[in-house]
Amino acid sequence: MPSLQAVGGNKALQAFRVAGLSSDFYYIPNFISVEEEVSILQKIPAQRWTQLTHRRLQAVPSTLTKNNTLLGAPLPTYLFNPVVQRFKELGIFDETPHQQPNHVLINEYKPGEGIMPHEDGDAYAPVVATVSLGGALCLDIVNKASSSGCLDEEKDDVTRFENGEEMELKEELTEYKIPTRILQEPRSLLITTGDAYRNLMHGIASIEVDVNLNAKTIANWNLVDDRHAIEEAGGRNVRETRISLTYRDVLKVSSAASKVFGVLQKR
Ligand SMILES: O=C(O)CCC(=O)C(=O)O
Ligand SMILES: [Fe+2]
Repeated sequence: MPSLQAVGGNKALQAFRVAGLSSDFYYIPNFISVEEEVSILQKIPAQRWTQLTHRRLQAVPSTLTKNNTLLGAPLPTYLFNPVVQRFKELGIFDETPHQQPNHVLINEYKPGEGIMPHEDGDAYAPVVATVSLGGALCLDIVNKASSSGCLDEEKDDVTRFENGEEMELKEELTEYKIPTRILQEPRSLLITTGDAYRNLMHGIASIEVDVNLNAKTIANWNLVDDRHAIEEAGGRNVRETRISLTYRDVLKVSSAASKVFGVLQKR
């Protein structure tokens, strides 16, 4: 049983654990409201994007230095309220060095864009909290050894005999083999921590439609708010532009004050 220590001791989170995976993912649908989503989207500065090959990116308050140090500065209010306040209520960053995020990477993916499978590395405490805005998409979860985000064959229907009768196991007992996928809906929060942070990689396929979305292929299916709409759409999610806010706690922080102090010490 994975411990909740890494994301604080708050039992409320237990209900949102992606139970079909042994790794530490938590998925909270509707973590923010539609109004909050609109408000955040309006406040992301239009002139600060860096265009990459398959997405565009902003690092807030700034990119890390070459030796993974953050020049500490407060997060802008639109990224702090209400999101970081809610993290505090849930104790998400209680066990990280600064007890709250000090860095946010904002990624934007248009339909057909994505990010190669990767790990987030040791510049950060092993807790990433991702708020999704705009469209939904699948996060591919792959083993470090595996270089592709493709899905394995699904596990056969799990059945067992009870009182002499064959019974289908309940949804929450379904186990998902890695690689698998986590569906990230707009306004949701995904927490990646513990083993999921350290031992797995994540990526987003550069496709325009996520297909074959159902209880067997999506590890957080029973937590997905809009699963009935997806079923009605034949298990398809047509991508729209999605923006993700990935909140992290950078381990090494230098302050302007400590820089001045460093200079003074050298004299
Ligand atoms: O957009 C996402 O959900 C993932 C982004 C990501 O993996 C990263 O910025 O390191
Ligand atoms: Fe990442």
